Amino acid sequence: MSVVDRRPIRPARRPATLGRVIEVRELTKRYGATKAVDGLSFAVGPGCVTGFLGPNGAGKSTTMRAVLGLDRPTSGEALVGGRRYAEIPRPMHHVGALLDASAAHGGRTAYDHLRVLARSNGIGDKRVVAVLEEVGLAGVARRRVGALSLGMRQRLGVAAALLGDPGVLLFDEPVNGLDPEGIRWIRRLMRSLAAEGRTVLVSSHLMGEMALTADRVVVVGRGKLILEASVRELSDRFRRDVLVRTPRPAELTAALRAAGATVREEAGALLVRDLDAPGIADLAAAARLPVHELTPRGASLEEAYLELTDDSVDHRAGGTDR
Ligand SMILES: Nc1ncnc2c1ncn2[C@@H]1O[C@H](COP(=O)(O)OP(=O)(O)OP(=O)(O)O)[C@@H](O)[C@H]1O
Repeated sequence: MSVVDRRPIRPARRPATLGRVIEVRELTKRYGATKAVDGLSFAVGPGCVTGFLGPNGAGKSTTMRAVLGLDRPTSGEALVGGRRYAEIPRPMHHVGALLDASAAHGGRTAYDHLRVLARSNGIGDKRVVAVLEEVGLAGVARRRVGALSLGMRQRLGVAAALLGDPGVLLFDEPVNGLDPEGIRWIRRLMRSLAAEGRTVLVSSHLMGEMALTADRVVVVGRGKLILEASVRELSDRFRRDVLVRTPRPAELTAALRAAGATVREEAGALLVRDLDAPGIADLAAAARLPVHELTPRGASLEEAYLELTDDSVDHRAGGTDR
């Protein structure tokens, strides 16, 4: 028996996580004749890693720069916790970002670089020491930024992003230039930041990288949204066909076709589309036809991504590295 809940409906309370949501609304950014971002809308929530995927030139960096108030939208808006970046007091406490690792002043030491950033946001030196420790740079804190390897500079960029202990983190192609150990480190870091309930948006042009790191993906091409989905949904959506093995292929083929399925024979198996595995099993059972194998086959995530973005690859931008 179902019990009707007659308690009065309370007005929805503002969820505590709202301050951590990134919202991009109808964002358009033009550079002269180029529309880098074209009416893009999506939202990114806390507690998971969201991959921001698209071929080179798709508008990912421009979107992230708009979220960070570094690029002024031509129209639309990009908000964090309902506010534009410029409206957030002491923004490093709310939003941290790793954009271009080469942006740090080469003549300063790693420690001084972070201290200057920290002071601008009222953050003390203790925190500088703590983040240097956290990213594994404590041993080179007194080295000039210019003398650091690319991987170390990337870690320094992450340290800067973490300085204010922000709830929202944006990483633009963070694995670029990292060695395998560095890549594993940054993947683990992003996952643990998300597990702490933070909002993590990370851009990449590699689906394979995102499959290992992200829970959700926002896929863009030519400045427009192509798809917003969980990684799971993405692989489900690209389920291709069902592989069926039977000792009586001709009869099963006829029965499947009569039920509206598309059937192709390949290497002694039937490849069936337009009917799912339970449907095929039921149909074979009803026709008393034995089935020895029934395997739903999906496209790999990489294939799914390439299919999704195929029309969006900007060959002029050299975005053909696949
Ligand atoms: N400052 C700028 N001036 C002129 N054009 C720009 C500028 N910034 C970006 N663009 C153009 O806007 C488009 C989107 O670039 P953006 O860097 O945002 O893409 P992306 O998805 O981050 O690609 P990538 O992975 O190559 O960085 C590209 O065609 C790029 O050439």
